[in-house]
This record gives sequence, C-alpha cells and structure tokens, in this order.
Amino acid sequence: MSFAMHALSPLQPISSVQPQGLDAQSVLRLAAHTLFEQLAAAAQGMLVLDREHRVVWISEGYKRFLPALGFDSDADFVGRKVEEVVPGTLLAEVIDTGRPILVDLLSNKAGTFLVSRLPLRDEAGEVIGALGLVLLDQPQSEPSPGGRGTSGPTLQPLIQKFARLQQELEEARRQLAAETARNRRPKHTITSFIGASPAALEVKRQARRAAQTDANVLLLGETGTGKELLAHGIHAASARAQRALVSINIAAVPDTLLEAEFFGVAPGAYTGADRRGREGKFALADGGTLFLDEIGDMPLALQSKLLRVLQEQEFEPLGSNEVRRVDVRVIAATSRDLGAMVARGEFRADLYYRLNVLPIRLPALRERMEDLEALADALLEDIARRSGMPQRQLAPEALDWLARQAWPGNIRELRNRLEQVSLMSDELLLLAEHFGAVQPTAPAPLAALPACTPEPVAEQQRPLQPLPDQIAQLEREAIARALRMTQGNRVAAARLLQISRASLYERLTRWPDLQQA
Ligand SMILES: Nc1ncnc2c1ncn2[C@@H]1O[C@H](COP(=O)(O)OP(=O)(O)OP(=O)(O)O)[C@@H](O)[C@H]1O
Repeated sequence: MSFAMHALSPLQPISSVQPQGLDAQSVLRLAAHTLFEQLAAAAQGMLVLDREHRVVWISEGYKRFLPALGFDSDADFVGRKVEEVVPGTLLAEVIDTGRPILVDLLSNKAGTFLVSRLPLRDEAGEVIGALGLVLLDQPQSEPSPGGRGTSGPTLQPLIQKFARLQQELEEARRQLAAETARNRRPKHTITSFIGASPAALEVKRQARRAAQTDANVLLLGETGTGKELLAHGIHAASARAQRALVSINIAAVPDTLLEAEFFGVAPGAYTGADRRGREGKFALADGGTLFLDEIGDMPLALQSKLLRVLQEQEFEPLGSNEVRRVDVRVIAATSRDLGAMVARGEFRADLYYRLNVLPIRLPALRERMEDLEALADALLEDIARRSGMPQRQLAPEALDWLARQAWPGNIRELRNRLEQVSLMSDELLLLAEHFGAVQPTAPAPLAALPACTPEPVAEQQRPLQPLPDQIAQLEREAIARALRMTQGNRVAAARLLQISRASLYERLTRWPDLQQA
C-alpha cells in the first residue's frame, strides 16, 4: 500500500460523477488534500520526508515532541535526515523498500508511540518520500496524561505496558553489561606472580615490557606454571586494562564448535537455540585482550582463519558475509613445543611467527625452588581467604619435604596439595607427615593403585605377563596418576601426559573405573 497523492487509476469511475463540474483529477487532488489535512489534525503528530530521508514538513501536533527529541525549534529539526533526529524510527527503511508499516510501536527518549509509516509515490509509482503518523503517544514523563497527547481508552494500557517492559529490558541490559564488564576485569596483576628468583624476576620484567606494547604475546611453559595468571597481569598493566579480557581454552572446546566460539554466529544462520545469533570471543574482546589458552591444540583449518584476523583485524561471523572489524590484542599460551609442531607440519609456520612476536618462557617450579616458600605462603593465604578456614603455616621440615618433590604439575599441583592437606587436617602448623597422609607426588608405587595392584609375590615366582598386557598396565597407571594429580581434570591430565584429549577419552573407555576419577 502507498499514499499516492496524484494517482488516478483506483478512483477512475468518479470521472462520471462531477457534481460541481470538477474533473476526476481535481476531485482526487482535493480528496488527497482533505485526507492529508484531516490526518494531520487527527493524529498526535505527522511528518513528511523526501526521498533522501530528510524531514520536509511536520504538523503542529508533532512540534510538542521536539523538546524531548532535543530540539528547541522546528527550524533545527526540519531539513535533517530522519534517522539522525528520531531514534529508532523505521521511516528511512520504508522509503528504501517502498513497503509501508501500517502499525508499529516506537520507543525512544521522547516516549512510546503507536505509529504508522507510509511511502509516498509519484504518478509513475516511484517512491518520493514517506509520511509518518504518531497515532497514540505515551510520553516518557507522563504515564497517563489527559487531553491531547492521550490515547484512546483501549490501547493506552497496552502502550503503557509496552513502555514499562521496554524500560525493564533496558535496565536488565544495563545490569548485564555492567556484570559482564566486572567479570571480564583482570583477576591478577603482574605482582600476583609470586617469586623473587632470577627466573621469576625475568618473567615479570618481560611481562611489564610486553604490557607497554600492543604486540602479540606467546606464553610458553609447562602446565600450572602461571601462564593464565600472567596473561591477566599483562592485560591489567596494559593500556587496554579498562576493556575486556576474554579467555578461551582451545583444548576445552570441541573442534566443531571452535569457529563459532571465535567468530560468533549471525542471526538466522542456525535453527534452534542459536537462531538469534551469538557474539564470538573476538567481538567480545573488541578494544581489549583475547587470551588464547592451549593454542597448540588449535585445528589446522582454523589456524588460517585466526591468522587472517591477526593480520587484518577483521572476520566474518558464521553464516554472514558481513565483515566485522575489531581491535584485539592476542596473548596466546601453550605447554606444547610449538616449534617442533611447526617442523612436523602440525602448526602453521606463519601463524607461529605472528604469535611469537614477544615470547615469554615461564620456568617450571623445579627450576626455581628458591621461590617455593614464598609461593606456599601466598597459596596458603589465598586458600584460607577463599575457604574461610584459618590460615596454616608450614613447618620447616614440611617445607623440606615439599622441596624434595618433583612437581610435574607445577604451581597448580602445589596449590592442590596444600588445599588437600588444609582440608584434611585441623592443625595450624602443617608437618611433613600431614603431606605423607595424602597421595604423594613422587611416582606412585604400583600397590597404591586400586584395581591394578599386583600380587605381593616374589619376583622370580611371578609369571611373565604378555608384553601388550604389561604396556596396558603401565598406560593405565600413568593415566590414573595424571587424573589424581589434576583432581580428575581430563584436559589437564591429557596435557600432562602429552596426548590429545581424544586419545585420553578413547583410552578411558577401556577402564570405566578410572572414568569416575
Ligand atoms: N607465580 C605464581 N604465583 C602465584 N600463583 C601462581 C603462580 N603461578 C601459578 N600460580 C597459581 O597456580 C595455578 C595455575 O596457574 P595458571 O592457570 O596460570 O597456569 P597455566 O600455566 O596457565 O596452566 P595450564 O597450562 O594448565 O593452563 C593458579 O591457581 C595460579 O593462581
């Protein structure tokens, strides 16, 4: 439907009825004129736009909305593009598509309105502009006004309800945005990286230098050495500190979902829960930092897409052709030997060089045992603060005992042990024997493993097991131990064993009892 000011054809039969000697053309012109005047007078407000979306005329009634829209006089308002002066209007769309929107609710800073939008066409049917009508209004400051500006008795409650819901939605969105921003604040600073050994001081020095730049950072180190903690620290000390730090653990996301996780999904690309679209981590990190943990686990196909984003700072969400530009600083981390992976063709060399601009190597705990006491103190303090339990101290002999352990799981493993012992003992002073009471870190004797305990028979009496069985036994023990060390965390256990998650899952199906570990 269109508002055709001069179209003749629909009213053609009128030409035979000419009461005042008017021809059909004149009757129609008069009819359009009268209709226009009546609409302008009856509606709460009316405005007319030209083809370029500019406001060319507004009715007397419309003028009272101008202050709420931020205009003192109609001279400032008329002549401007409608999308610049009326927030949320779809009039420009009506002109561009030529399709009317007969009834709609519009909510903006001036209030909530029942509106109608019609395209205007010339005699050839070409769109020459649009007509906007405010049929009923609910100004922001007047919940239930009387006189002009009020709505009919039937629709008014509906508009009020819509306006209230709209306000509630806005408030919920504001709260969610504030909450999200709070959650994405860095949890640690560079000083949270405890240690005064030369190796730890060097890590902190490099981290501070990295924070001064916007270059990509690659954190290298065994599991549990503090890579994630340091990524938070670098972000917190960087110029991006006020913006989001978004993390993604690549090893923890199934390969098939990674692309959507990175780049998001355009609305309508999928049915079901995702049909409304979803922001990806790159979009969420715009202006801030993206922490890519376990970058070595990234599938090759996705590596080339990541390279493009790093080079161009742009990407396309899944199911969309629209290119999104972002400004993201990437901090990647891995416990794997990326250089060796490149040599084996498992990791793209060009991506490796892109990421490896500022490499920082985090030492294993065994390489900086002089930090053990400070680390244990800081961890015990943190454990006490988080759990509400009293803070424990380490007896000197307990510290000696801890210093003799291998710590393949590094500081995470140290933390887990301290936490376990704190939970199992009421003593404020922790002794070596308290640590002996929980599973030792040193390689577990076979007898310590349930279900695979060999009979205590003399070596010479023991029948020789077939080699495949012995290998399976060893494999089972190693997996059981890795699961114990990581408190059942399979991603971390796979990492410790330097096998893929898929391979760990596959092996676990052979030993269902370990799956409960
Ligand atoms: N230098 C440190 N000072 C204090 N706490 C530390 C330090 N390094 C690590 N931690 C603590 O150890 C635990 C593991 O650290 P983090 O997750 O940063 O290690 P990671 O190297 O990222 O591990 P993964 O490779 O397994 O993801 C966390 O609880 C962290 O707070």
